Amino acid sequence: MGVEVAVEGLSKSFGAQTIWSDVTLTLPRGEISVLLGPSGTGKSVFLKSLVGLLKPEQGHVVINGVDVCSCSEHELYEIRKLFGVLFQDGALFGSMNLFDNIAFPLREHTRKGETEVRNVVLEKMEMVGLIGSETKLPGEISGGMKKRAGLARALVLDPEIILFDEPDSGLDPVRTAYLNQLIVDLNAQTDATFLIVTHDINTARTVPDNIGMLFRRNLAMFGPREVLLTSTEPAVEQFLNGRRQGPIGMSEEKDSGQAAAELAELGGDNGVPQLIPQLEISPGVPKRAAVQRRQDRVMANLQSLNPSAQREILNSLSSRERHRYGVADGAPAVDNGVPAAEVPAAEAEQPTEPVGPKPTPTPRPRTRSIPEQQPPWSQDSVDEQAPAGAPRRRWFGRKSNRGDNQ
Ligand SMILES: Nc1ncnc2c1ncn2[C@@H]1O[C@H](COP(=O)(O)OP(=O)(O)OP(=O)(O)O)[C@@H](O)[C@H]1O
Repeated sequence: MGVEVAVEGLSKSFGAQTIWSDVTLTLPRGEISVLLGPSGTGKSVFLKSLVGLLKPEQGHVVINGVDVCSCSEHELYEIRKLFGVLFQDGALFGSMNLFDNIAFPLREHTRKGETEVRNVVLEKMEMVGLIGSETKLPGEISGGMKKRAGLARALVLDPEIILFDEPDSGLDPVRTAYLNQLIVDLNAQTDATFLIVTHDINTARTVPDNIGMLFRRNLAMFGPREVLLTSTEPAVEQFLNGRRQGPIGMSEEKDSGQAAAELAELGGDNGVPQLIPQLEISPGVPKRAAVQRRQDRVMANLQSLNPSAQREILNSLSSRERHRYGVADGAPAVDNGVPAAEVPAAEAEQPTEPVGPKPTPTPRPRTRSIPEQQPPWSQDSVDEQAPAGAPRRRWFGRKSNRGDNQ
């Protein structure tokens, strides 16, 4: 069972160089989140800050009630046990075979005997499809196999949070597709909280439940995948389209005049690509428990999202789901052929958490509480389950309100 990671007002600098400031977001437990951003925007620094390898100057990273930024060494040691990390190159020891590489954390950090170590290692090797390669050395295997070996090693201590630093770097598109499927399947099997740093647009479009983007030393956005994937924010659009025109330059941000001129050249056709469905789990893999939790959360906070995201979310609901959330028939929806009225009560899925008490009204274009042009991060969304007087929890990150966002 994964745990939530709550990041609040986090700022990190190296000397005079501000990497990012005032980053606020929540990685919901058991969900898959992706962090995007141009090179050098501090994605790896962010991952290292979550595990306490780097110390931000301001802010908090709260996991199981412990603030990683200010806790004692002992508490940090305990918190780190919750993490599994897949480094870019797998970070395997070149002189050890795969079995010993994967067994390493068990031998270092547990008192398990060799029989138990063997059982755990083989179980994880099977999960990532490496059975039969136990005696191979890292130098004898492909990049994709190295990633999978690194992933097996990240899994051996049954982490509740798994961080992936560019899992797709150096892989061809087919291997990347296999790895992405493996990530989704592993999430279903472990229900751990996943955070993936990637530059791969296809990964960002198909794998996560939530997406965030670092830009200009801030968290530009963080929220359900539908929010970023329908965003018309120039930097987000440019990044997700992988094109030159826009505010992101070769090695630094362009000035606003140049970016505007380039966007004008596109003639207004900024081409927000169609939102494609998220990857399904492989046949035989247990359902992802996070899917229902996420849907409950997103539906409870629907009105805080931008209209395009709301439309996409409502469109993706099956008849049964519309019935579950009390979405009016007039709202757009994809019909799965089962009219809501015919769904027997006993068949309807039980919520994993209580669903918000108020039914979600059908959004009507241009009469919603959020004006079309108002970005979603300007709305502090509230956890529906929070009792009155409890601290407000920001499920969706927001852009810093400070300065000129440079
Ligand atoms: N330990 C450090 N000391 C000083 N500067 C650092 C340190 N670690 C990272 N940086 C700087 O922080 C900035 C962000 O680096 P980081 O590797 O996090 O970027 P990134 O977004 O992950 O980039 P990429 O996508 O290219 O991997 C860079 O300018 C880097 O030089």
